[in-house]
Amino acid sequence: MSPIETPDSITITRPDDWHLHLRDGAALADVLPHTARQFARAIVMPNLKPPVTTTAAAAAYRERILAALPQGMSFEPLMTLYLTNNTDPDEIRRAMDSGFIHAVKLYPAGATTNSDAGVTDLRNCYKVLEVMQEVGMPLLLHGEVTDGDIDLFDREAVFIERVMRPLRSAMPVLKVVFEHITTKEAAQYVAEAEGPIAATITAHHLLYNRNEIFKGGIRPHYYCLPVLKREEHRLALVTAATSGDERFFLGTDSAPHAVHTKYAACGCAGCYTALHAMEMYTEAFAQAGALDKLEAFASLNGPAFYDLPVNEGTITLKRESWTLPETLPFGEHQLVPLNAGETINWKMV
Ligand SMILES: NC(=O)N[C@@H](CC(=O)O)C(=O)O
Ligand SMILES: [Zn+2]
Ligand SMILES: [Zn+2]
Repeated sequence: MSPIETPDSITITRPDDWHLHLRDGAALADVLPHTARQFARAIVMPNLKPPVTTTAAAAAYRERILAALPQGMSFEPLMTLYLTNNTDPDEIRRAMDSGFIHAVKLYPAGATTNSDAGVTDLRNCYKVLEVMQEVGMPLLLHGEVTDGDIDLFDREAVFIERVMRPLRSAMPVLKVVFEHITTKEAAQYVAEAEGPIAATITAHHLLYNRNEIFKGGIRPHYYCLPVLKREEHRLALVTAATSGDERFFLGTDSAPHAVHTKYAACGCAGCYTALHAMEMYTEAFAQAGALDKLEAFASLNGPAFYDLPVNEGTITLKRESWTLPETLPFGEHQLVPLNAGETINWKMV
């Protein structure tokens, strides 16, 4: 068999990141330019400490993001609210009326970074979800159960049965995004389910399987949640992302953590990919011989789901080797990007 031929350059409509962690304060100012260079807009996750639970808090966070944007860069933060057991249904109406809040995020309590304020039982939130369904506010789900008796690698598949199916049969018109899917079960569920549903897929879950975490020793920069899975799951994600199915779109889940919190006895979950996300996605699509499907995944399917216009302008990626920095500034600390010190094959120009 001859190797798959791919062009040396690709130009697509300016993309968006439909799942991003920007953090706050000085750290925000350090990471934001990386995303703004690659993406026109991003769905900004609300898992700050304390979480962004009100329209007023989201408005203030949005102002801090815009104030941190370097002169001459254009970027639109698409804000989200963090759903809690106590979210007031009226808050959803306020959020919808704001025009700058585009979704509400559900973190099962204890599932991931800063999810302590998350929902303990979705039945606590049915009034809120009914209002979301009525006004057309999307619900974004970190789709893992947190029960200690469920194997870490099975938490997403079990979530589909225990949470996703009951939720969607109770709220069939609610717009749902199954965030950062990592399994063939999730890809299949999203491809086949009825009603308004979509999924984001990260670049690292398209490129790597769980072996990457343990190559030659424990490699904390490859530890994220949901954790990387077996090769068969990675292949199912690549098939979904490159299928042209509108339900699958780009969400980096770029999640910066200061290096000392990664190199720790109980290290934080999250991969930092904002610096080179489009290069990573391009590599994954090129490996699959599907560069012609990259634009739909990165630039068209997300806006269609969120009822937003497609961006103007284009970006170009060239086949050109460059080496990622070992560290990046991160407020008072340092940050290690995924693939630090490694050479990658594509470069955004
Ligand atoms: N993905 C991660 O591993 N971490 C995210 C949280 C999340 O998206 O679950 C973070 O905020 O650090
Ligand atoms: Zn998550
Ligand atoms: Zn995330």
